[in-house]
Amino acid sequence: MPATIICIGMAGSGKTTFMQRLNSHLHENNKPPYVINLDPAVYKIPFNCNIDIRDSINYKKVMENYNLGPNGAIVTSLNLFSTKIDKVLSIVKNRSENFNNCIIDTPGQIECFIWSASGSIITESFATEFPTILAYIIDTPRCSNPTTFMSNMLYACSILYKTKLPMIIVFNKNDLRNENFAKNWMKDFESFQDSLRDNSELNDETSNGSGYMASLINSMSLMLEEFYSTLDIVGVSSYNGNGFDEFMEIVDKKVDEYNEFYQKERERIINEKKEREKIKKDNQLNNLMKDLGIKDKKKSEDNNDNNVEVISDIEEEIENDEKNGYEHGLIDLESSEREYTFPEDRNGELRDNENSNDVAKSIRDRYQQAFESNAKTASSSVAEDIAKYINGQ
Ligand SMILES: Nc1nc2c(ncn2[C@@H]2O[C@H](COP(=O)(O)OP(=O)(O)OP(=O)(O)O)[C@@H](O)[C@H]2O)c(=O)[nH]1
Repeated sequence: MPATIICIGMAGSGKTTFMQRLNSHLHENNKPPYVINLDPAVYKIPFNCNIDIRDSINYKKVMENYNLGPNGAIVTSLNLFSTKIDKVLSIVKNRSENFNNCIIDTPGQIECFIWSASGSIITESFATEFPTILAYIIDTPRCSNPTTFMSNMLYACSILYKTKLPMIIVFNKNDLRNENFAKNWMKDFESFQDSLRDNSELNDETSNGSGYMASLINSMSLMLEEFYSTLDIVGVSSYNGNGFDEFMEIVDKKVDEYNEFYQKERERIINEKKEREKIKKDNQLNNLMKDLGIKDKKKSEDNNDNNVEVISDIEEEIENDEKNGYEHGLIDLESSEREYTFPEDRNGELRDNENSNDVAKSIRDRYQQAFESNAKTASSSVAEDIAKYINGQ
């Protein structure tokens, strides 16, 4: 299956330029990708698209018709587009034999895509069909400020845990500033703390944060250590094409990771969700049946099989008996009298011949025993008479 690469990043980080360079890099290597643009507000894109959100949604009309501002219109355009995601996926699937990678550009306002329902639907849909990787694009020169770096990392962290998809951190624009300083900060938090201490903006007397900001960022750097370990980092320049071979190598590695770990984890989460929904539905159905006064047939059958009576069952029986106009205690007495005391029915007839002969024989035996034991002590003719009578003589 072709790998899908979704490019995300803060406004102006260079997503569109990165897409353009990646597209031409893959073409150069005779592996032309399938290209999708999901930014409805972009005026012009510098690469050819296979699917473009602007073909089906007119961003300006959305603003006018729904009386929305620029960001609201982006979210609404994505919402409208996500209603047709099944068609988009079937088109991509039909073409999937012709390409190794599907690359997707997203709107500049990262929150419009990542934190919107439609963004989740689109990402989830691709992730269920194809191995999907997030490329988080960072503007390297701007990141040399520890505060901006930390904001970017926190954003990347929250996206990773929200989407549960493999992520590559792409330090873009490394023709302007090499990414090694950021790599060091991520490997060794002490070097980050040193940079924090040296940062005059955060620590001088006139700083608005008066040291609070620095200590907050300091604690966050410790917290994010574990998160850094799950990431792959690469420095690129969309301007001169530097680092794109390494980027594609990391993509291959991440696809393996996706197939080995993320896909299983995703399936587990989806199955758990389905199971929870099933239990919820069953409970709702049971409650509905109770409300309608219909006894759960399966439950009562199970109870009969196991012979387990629970208080609710007894209460239910009493309730039913009372409804039929009987007193619970009376019915019990009657049934025990019929079952165990006499072999005859109420009208005096024996139930069947075999049973009646057995019972009569056992009564005779008991009288015989009683007679013999009494005869030893009492030799009266009355006892003898009784014995004769019993023996039918
Ligand atoms: N020097 C240099 N400039 C770059 C690089 N990548 C992008 N730029 C510049 O950064 C600016 C923003 O790039 P875009 O590709 O429009 O960024 P974007 O993230 O798509 O922007 P939005 O989608 O509008 O948020 C442009 O002026 C680009 O020329 C790079 O690798 N090196």
